[in-house]
Amino acid sequence: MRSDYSENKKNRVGLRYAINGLKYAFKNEINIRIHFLIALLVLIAGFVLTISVLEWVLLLLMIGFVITAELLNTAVETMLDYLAPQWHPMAGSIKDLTAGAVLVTSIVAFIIGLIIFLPKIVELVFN
Ligand SMILES: Nc1ncnc2c1ncn2[C@@H]1O[C@H](COP(=O)(O)OP(=O)(O)OP(=O)(O)O)[C@@H](O)[C@H]1O
Repeated sequence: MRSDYSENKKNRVGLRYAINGLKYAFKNEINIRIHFLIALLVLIAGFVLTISVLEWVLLLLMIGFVITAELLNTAVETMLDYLAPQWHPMAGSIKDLTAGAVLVTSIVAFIIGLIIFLPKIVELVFN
């Protein structure tokens, strides 16, 4: 006998649920909106400053890493708020750990951005 859940699972379109997840994060998490805005600005800078194919690959990888880390951070925060809403040092540490993952990827992305864009900006300004 099939349950309602398995029937629903059989008929579902996975992509739609993934997009719902993105919409949820976008609506509820300001950091995700900030990351998307920075990604957009970086992409525009990439076009304006005509970066190389390798530089595009690095930029896109880092944008993907940062946004994925932020989505996972949001998922962990949402899960803890639902399953363990009470204040507990362990819950705090778990949230701090995933926030740390976002910080590490963001710092690496920032450094890579500097390595790619700084020489081009310096050249543009001083030539
Ligand atoms: N249930 C809890 N128990 C203990 N500490 C908590 C708890 N919830 C949050 N904290 C502490 O507060 C911090 C912020 O948690 P919150 O859920 O408000 O995330 P946030 O401000 O949305 O974080 P982010 O900026 O990463 O999205 C956590 O990193 C943690 O240190």
